Amino acid sequence: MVRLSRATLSRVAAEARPLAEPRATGVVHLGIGAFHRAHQAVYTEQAMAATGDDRWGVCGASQRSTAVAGLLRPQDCLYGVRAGDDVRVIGSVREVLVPGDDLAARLAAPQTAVVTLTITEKGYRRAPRPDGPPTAIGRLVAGLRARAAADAGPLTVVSCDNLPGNGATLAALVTELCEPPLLRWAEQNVTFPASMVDRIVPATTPADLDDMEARLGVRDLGAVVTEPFTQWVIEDDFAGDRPAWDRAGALLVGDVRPYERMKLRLLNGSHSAIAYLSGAEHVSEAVGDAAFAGYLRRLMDEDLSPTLHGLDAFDLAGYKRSLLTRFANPGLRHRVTQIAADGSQKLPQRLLDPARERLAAGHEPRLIALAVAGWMRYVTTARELDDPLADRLTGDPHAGAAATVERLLAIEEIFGPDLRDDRVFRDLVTDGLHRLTADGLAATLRTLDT
Ligand SMILES: NC(=O)c1ccc[n+]([C@@H]2O[C@H](COP(=O)([O-])OP(=O)(O)OC[C@H]3O[C@@H](n4cnc5c(N)ncnc54)[C@H](O)[C@@H]3O)[C@@H](O)[C@H]2O)c1
Ligand SMILES: O=P(O)(O)OC[C@@H](O)[C@@H](O)[C@H](O)[C@H](O)CO
Repeated sequence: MVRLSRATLSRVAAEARPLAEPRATGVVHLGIGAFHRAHQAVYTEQAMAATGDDRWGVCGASQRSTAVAGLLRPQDCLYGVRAGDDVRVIGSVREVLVPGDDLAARLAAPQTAVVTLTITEKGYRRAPRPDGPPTAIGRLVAGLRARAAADAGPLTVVSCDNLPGNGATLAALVTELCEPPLLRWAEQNVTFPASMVDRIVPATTPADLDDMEARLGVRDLGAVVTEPFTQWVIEDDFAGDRPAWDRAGALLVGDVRPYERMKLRLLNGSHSAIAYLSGAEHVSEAVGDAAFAGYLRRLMDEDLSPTLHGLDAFDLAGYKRSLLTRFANPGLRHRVTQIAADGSQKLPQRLLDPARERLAAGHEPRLIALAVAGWMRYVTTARELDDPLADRLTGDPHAGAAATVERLLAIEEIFGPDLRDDRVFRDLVTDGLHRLTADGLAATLRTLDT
């Protein structure tokens, strides 16, 4: 097996070569999973290619395991990204740190100007205890402390996770951990712009690796497979220098919120509905079912779109159609179990906030309520639940719908103090769960037409 590396790069088809050769690592990335490799790292590479500015290589850091370092280090951090038939070897990642490495030194280096993060929704749950195990945010704060001590200049920290107000959320968690002098320094030197990120990047499978080997001619254990679509909208609030991501197609705007709401609710909300209701193994199979695709259309049109504002000039109908086309992409083997994980961290922004807004406006969000009922059925019947609140979610799968809904709606961390006591919402979810359990999905979807 010949591995991808700088030494074997000449064997790779010319058009698949890296676009730029960074000389420095001006970006530090926390959480170097599949998404970063197919999204921000590609923007950074293309920004360097567009400007010839080679300062912007990425130093990626893993918080918890050495797995990604184990894949990428033997390949000189090169890896391929396949989007449809387009295959490109990405060279913007220069090094990968593992948990014991000195991340603080990288964050304190004067050449570092930007930090990006993809640490999943649960990475933002709450500020870590100062005496607890190191977390991504704890390590970020340790880096800020080292940077302040070194007087190494301004830093921009860009969250790229699927959370509303991700910049402000991160800033609040960081602030909780800063002592007063550090806080004063951070207020003058660090910004946390919000960003909306979009590109569907399923976890890489062994079949993807074989396919990539056939395309590249060398074995690439860091490969990622994604879709042609990519989008990055960033609040234009940088503390200092940055890669020319705008030259690579990123949109720098004053207010990310309209984009972020639209994406989190329409795309991610639909994704979660697919994960908990469809029973399919992959997203493309779920939307291949006409009745289920019809449900998704109505979910977006009737319950989610009315909660979106500030998109007047935007072709929302076209966006929704494009989502269904993207979901249907047969080349993306996007497993619904990947989306279903950590539902307690995802439901609030994807489905519960819009439900709340519809209820407040006097409407019955029964399409959202059905997806929430699907989640309740999922968490009570799943053999293994991948969720930080798993202990509180699992319960008697044979308890009746009303008891299950009552028990789960009482989890304030998910449903807030309000939804449990909202009679309309509770009745809608209970009815949905009862129908799903008694009649199954197909019959339940038919009743929505009446
Ligand atoms: N994959 C996508 O399609 C996609 C698209 C848009 C946004 N995102 C965002 O990127 C995130 C990561 O997606 P991915 O596909 O790279 O997943 P992945 O499983 O490949 O990587 C997850 C990364 O998060 C880190 N992580 C996990 N739990 C953590 C925790 N509690 N604290 C700190 N770090 C933690 C892991 O170490 C790993 O580096 C998603 O959760 C989402 O917020 C993903
Ligand atoms: O990545 P997560 O776990 O936040 O959510 C799963 C999917 O909904 C998500 O990854 C989408 O594929 C992505 O947000 C598309 O841009």
